[in-house]
Amino acid sequence: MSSSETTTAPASTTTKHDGTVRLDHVVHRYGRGSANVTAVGPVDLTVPVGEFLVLVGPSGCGKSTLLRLIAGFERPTHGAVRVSGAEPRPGTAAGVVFQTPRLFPWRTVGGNIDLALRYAGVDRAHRPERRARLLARVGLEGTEKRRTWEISGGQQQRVAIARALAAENPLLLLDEPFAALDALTRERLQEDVRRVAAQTGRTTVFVTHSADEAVFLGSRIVVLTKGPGTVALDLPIDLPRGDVDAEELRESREFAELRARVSHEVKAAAAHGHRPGEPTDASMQGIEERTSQS
Ligand SMILES: Nc1ncnc2c1ncn2[C@@H]1O[C@H](COP(=O)(O)OP(=O)(O)OP(=O)(O)O)[C@@H](O)[C@H]1O
Repeated sequence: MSSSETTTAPASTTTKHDGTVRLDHVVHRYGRGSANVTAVGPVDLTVPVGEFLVLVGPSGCGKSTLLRLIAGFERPTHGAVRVSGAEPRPGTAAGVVFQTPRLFPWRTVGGNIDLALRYAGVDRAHRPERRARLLARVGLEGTEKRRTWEISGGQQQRVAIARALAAENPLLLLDEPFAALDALTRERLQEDVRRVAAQTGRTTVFVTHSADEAVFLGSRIVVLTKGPGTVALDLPIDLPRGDVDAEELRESREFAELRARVSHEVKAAAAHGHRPGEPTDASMQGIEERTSQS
């Protein structure tokens, strides 16, 4: 893995780096000739400042590809991707968190954060204070000297989140960061990410397979059709944000209804390649039964 994928660096000084994302008629293909795969598109999407957008959709619909395009790791085959009004450059466009933490095992927890701070241009004298603040933000106070292999998988993923926050980049991209974790750890980290996003006001794009996770985290959910993914549903989530009782929120009727709706839409997208403009009201039928299954 290249260092550009593991750390973030200072924002561009030539554009106002506000973290907005804009995709104009984006199509992406991998390979050539008979091996050619259209992974995603066409997709048009704008993510304004401070929004928490969750991308959900069937396996292989192109969620990770969209994230990679926004991060600047790939360039679209057709169309344009803009982050803060400019073509995204890997390492500078966004802080990125992957499914696995991808920490440097020869460095301590603090050493991993320090490296990101160094890439972010933070001078050595200010790093200890910034490092302590970042670790506190993800609930890992006092772990600086621990080895990465001495802490749990959930704690490692917390370090990865702290590292992605190090550059204070206004855009954060997370690609199924909790998929490999047990249910309890996953819920705790969801609460951390929700809180951090609300506190920092960062624009966030988060990829998941889980309707439950999408509704808990998102201020907006986009469901993609089966591959090549296009937008099947673009749904604002009007649940309270900021300082909320997570358990109460998860147990609320509004939460259950939204979760059932998103779950149904993902299943419909997987089965039929649901297209924009198709009626979605049918998705509300049978909500009660599906809620318990999602
Ligand atoms: N580097 C690559 N080379 C060739 N094909 C690729 C590459 N990466 C992804 N693909 C293909 O592009 C399509 C979209 O893949 P992508 O990983 O973006 O989907 P996804 O929605 O994130 O999938 P999942 O939910 O299973 O992680 C798939 O058909 C996949 O096989």
